[in-house]
Amino acid sequence: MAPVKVTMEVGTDSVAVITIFNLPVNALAIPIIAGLREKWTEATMRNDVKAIVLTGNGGRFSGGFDINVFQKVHATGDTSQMPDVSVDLVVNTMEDGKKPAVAAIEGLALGGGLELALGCHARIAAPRAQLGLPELSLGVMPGFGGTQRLPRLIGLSKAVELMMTSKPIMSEEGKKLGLIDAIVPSSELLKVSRQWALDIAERRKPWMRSLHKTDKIGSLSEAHEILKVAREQVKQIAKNMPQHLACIEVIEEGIIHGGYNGVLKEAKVFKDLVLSDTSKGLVHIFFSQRATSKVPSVTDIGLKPRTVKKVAVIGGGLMGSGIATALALSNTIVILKEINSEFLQKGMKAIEANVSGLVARKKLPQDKADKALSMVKGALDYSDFKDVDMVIEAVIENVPLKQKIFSEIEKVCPPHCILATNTSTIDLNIIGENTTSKDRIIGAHFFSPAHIMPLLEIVRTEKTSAQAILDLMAVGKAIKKVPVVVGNCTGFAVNRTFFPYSQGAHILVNLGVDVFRIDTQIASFGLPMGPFQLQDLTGYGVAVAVGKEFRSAFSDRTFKSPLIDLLIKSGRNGKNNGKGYYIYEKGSKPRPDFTVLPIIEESRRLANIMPEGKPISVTDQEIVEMILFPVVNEACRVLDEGIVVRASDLDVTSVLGMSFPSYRGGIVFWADTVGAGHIYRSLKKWSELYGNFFKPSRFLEERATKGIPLSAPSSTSSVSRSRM
Ligand SMILES: C[C@H](O)CC(=O)SCCNC(=O)CCNC(=O)[C@H](O)C(C)(C)COP(=O)(O)OP(=O)(O)OC[C@H]1O[C@@H](n2cnc3c(N)ncnc32)[C@H](O)[C@@H]1OP(=O)(O)O
Repeated sequence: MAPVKVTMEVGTDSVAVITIFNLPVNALAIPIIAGLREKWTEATMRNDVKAIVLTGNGGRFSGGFDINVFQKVHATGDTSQMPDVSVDLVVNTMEDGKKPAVAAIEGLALGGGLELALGCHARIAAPRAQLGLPELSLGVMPGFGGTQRLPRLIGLSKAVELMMTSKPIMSEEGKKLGLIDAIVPSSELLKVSRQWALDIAERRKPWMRSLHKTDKIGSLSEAHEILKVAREQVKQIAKNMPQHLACIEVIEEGIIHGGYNGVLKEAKVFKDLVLSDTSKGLVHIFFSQRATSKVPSVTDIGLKPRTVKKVAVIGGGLMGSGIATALALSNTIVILKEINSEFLQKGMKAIEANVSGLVARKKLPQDKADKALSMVKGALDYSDFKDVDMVIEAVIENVPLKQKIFSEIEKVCPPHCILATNTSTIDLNIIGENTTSKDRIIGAHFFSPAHIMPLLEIVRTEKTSAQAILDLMAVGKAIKKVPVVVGNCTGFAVNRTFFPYSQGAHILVNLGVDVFRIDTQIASFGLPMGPFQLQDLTGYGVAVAVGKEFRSAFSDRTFKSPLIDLLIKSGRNGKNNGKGYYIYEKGSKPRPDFTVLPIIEESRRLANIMPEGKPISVTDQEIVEMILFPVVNEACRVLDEGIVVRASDLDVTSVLGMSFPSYRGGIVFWADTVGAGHIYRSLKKWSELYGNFFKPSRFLEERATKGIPLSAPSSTSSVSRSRM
């Protein structure tokens, strides 16, 4: 294991270089903080030290406070495990210490890492170093004085923006803003920083303590105005989360009562936030997302991912063009194949539109957009397939068509080529039935729009080789997705777990609950929109096709709502034609369309599931639970069948694929906070009242009865029961 330590070397120039060693990101673990305090004190006391340079080992300054400590605090509820860094180390020892200090920043300085740098008297950075305070994304806020020093260095407005969005900036922008004093090549970083530190010691450069600065803060009334606007924005971007408003309050404290008082308040509120449910959920998601890159018998058997330079995408529709865009943006050569020139042109145009959309939203510079477009070549036959490393089939969900394509590509592609399908529901064994290359067949399930949505569900069968899985994981990471490896079943992990979401909503409507009330409750729980608005967005065709698949695979627990057919018959097609449950008009938010109510009445009459023909009465909380507990129930079956490697993989897929609120930690984590017992008892009651759709699964029943969390690993080996 790489050493975790802080070293100090004093040069002949009388500069002490203090270096953090804690690979891979030099996180500020408890021993590192103790080491920093010790070395700093030693440097301060030594007569042969005139100045200090703080840096990180291995090309990265520091990724911030050790997030593992938050996890320990969450498990124990004991915040005393967190040392007093803010006042004791950053204010007293570093900033107000007797020797000037310069931070030499390479790679990244995030969170507590950047805050240490802010406590130094100058900051020198290498080009393209990432600087940021992302603490709010972990449910906490900067806790080593960042809420006070950043506004004093770069101005309140920009500092608030950086903290509220948790987004990093590059050192070049940091220089313009006043956060960085100079940018120098990596090879010069230490040399320049040492000299800078000496220059401060010898008063050739200013000895600047950022907590004492006032020139960038502006007047009190300006500050109030900026913070008022921020509070308004936060209501939109951070629903149900406490940390954003708490952070603004702490910033305000410093503006009104001075930086030091701000630091004191920050330390106190920080400890409250660490214990919040929001922080527990977000920290869980942070580690769960990283855990997805560890797949037993794939990533731990010494295999290396092979280079994938050229990929063919078959089908230029919505999914195919999105996938091609994602690949091209990461400099992969893409062959887009269609069956005729009209479809091919449409596909190429869609890629152009995807790329120019990113340019218009300032997410991509024009030169990178041009480069991406130059990576894509259209094709009407297989002649360009002879040297591709991977094919991703993205045609319509039609079994004979997919089977035909797989037989053909097996013949025309080189033997190492991975044969992937973007199917969202069809069993991979059926797709590859007529091939002899079953070890190369794999699912690459993207989510629409594929060039934007972050999740890549990688589906393996029992025959898929570890090498093919590893290669696709590497491709996924290269195109900036989070790849999650799952097993083969109808709907795979994501769509399967969430099919009861819209089913539950339809049952509720047919039981007499108002459609708009359902959407409002689900949106206030934290999903971006309710199930009916989502159905309007994805189109009713998708709902019909997907519903059919699930009804045939899970006939014991599916419900055929008459509503969608009635909507289609009445000429509604959701957002597509501007008419669904909501009215869609350019430039305005969707408005409930009350003319849909008679259609819903008709659906209720046909479904005939209301007890004694009367609408049921439910609380707002019951609405949320009657929709989400069946999702938890299906997640239990997915866990029981070993479709995912670990329960937290479902947390990640629910957040990234289904927009389940990350601050609730994902579907299984949330279920455990609610309690398996309550979920089981509720489902049991509803199944007796409203039928099998709600019937608790064996796994849920067992966990609830024995009091075991749903996320706890199974005692029986999941691999033996796995369908992977
Ligand atoms: C008091 C203070 O104000 C509070 C704080 O500082 S809170 C912490 C603030 N810092 C952050 O939020 C940064 C979190 N880290 C990241 O965003 C990213 O890891 C990164 C941009 C630093 C690096 O990304 P990348 O190169 O893709 O590597 P990534 O896979 O994410 O991380 C590598 C390993 O470092 C770990 N790691 C990263 N940052 C960490 C941190 N701050 N603490 C502990 N571990 C950390 C990851 O868990 C991962 O471990 P693993 O290999 O065992 O899974």
